[in-house]
Amino acid sequence: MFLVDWFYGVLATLGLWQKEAKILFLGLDNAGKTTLLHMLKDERLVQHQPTQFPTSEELSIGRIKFKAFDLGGHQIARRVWKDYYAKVTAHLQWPGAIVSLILHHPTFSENTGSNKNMGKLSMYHCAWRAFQITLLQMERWRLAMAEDGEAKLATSAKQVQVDAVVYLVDAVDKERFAESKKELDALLADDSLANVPFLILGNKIDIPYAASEEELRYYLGLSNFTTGKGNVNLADSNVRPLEIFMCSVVRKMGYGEGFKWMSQYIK
Ligand SMILES: Nc1nc2c(ncn2[C@@H]2O[C@H](COP(=O)(O)OP(=O)(O)OP(=O)(O)O)[C@@H](O)[C@H]2O)c(=O)[nH]1
Ligand SMILES: [Mg+2]
Repeated sequence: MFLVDWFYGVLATLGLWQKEAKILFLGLDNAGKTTLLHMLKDERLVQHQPTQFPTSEELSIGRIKFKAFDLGGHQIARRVWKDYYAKVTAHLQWPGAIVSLILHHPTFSENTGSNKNMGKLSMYHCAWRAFQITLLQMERWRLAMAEDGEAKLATSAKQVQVDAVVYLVDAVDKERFAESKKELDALLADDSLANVPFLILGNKIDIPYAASEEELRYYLGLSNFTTGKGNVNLADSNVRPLEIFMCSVVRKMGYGEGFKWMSQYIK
C-alpha cells in the first residue's frame, strides 16, 4: 500500500497518475537531469557527480518511464543511438581493415608489372589474383552489411516511441545558451520526435542571476513557438505543444507545473 501511495503521490504531483508514457530528459551536461530524476525517485537532494558514459539513466514509476540522456557537445541522434550503432558496426571493422591492407600493399598491387601479360602469368600469380578477387567480394559484402546495419539503426530510431521530451537548460549558464539552442533545434527538427510535446525547463532559478523566462525564450529562439500555458487544446491543429517553465529542482519549485502542463498532451 505504501508503494501505491508513493506512486500516487509522485505521479499525481506531476499530473501523470494513470497515464502510461516514455518521457525523455534531455539537455546539456550540468543542466540538472540526474538531480531531477533522483528528486522524482526519492525526493531527496543528493549531490551528483557528472554522469559518465553510458550517458543514460532510467527510472520507472508506475507506468511512467523516465529516461535521461546527456547531449553536451554531440550530435543528438549519434549520441542517443551511439550504443546501438557501435554494436551493429564494431564486428565489421576488423575484416575490412585487414582486407584493405592486403589489397593496397605495394607488393600485391596491380602495378607490379608481372600480371600485364596473361601469357606470362605464373600459377602463383593466378592464385594470387583469385585470392584478391575473393577478398574484393568479401569487402563488398562487408560494406553491404554495414549499410544494412545503418538502415536498421535508422529504422529502430524511428520505432522507439517517445511520448514527451523534457529539455533542461541551466538558466544560470548564459554562455551556453547558444549551445543548448543548437541541440534543441536539432531535436525539434528530428523526424523521430515530430509532434512530441516539449517541456523546456529553465532550471536553477534559486540562483539570483538566473535568466528570466523571457530571456530564456529569446535566447532559445522560441518567442514565436511556445503554445501557451494552461489548458490549450492542440489536438486538431497539428501544432507541437511546446512551453517553457522556470524551476529550481533542488528547491522542488516550478517543474510540477511544467509536468502538469505536459500531461494534458499525454494520452
Ligand atoms: N542551484 C541549483 N543547482 C542545481 C539545481 N539542479 C541541479 N543543480 C546542480 O547542478 C549540477 C549538475 O546537476 P546534474 O543533475 O548532475 O546535471 P546533469 O544534467 O545530470 O549533468 P550531467 O550528468 O553532467 O550531464 C549539480 O551540482 C546539481 O546539484 C538547481 O535547481 N539549483
Ligand atoms: Mg547526469
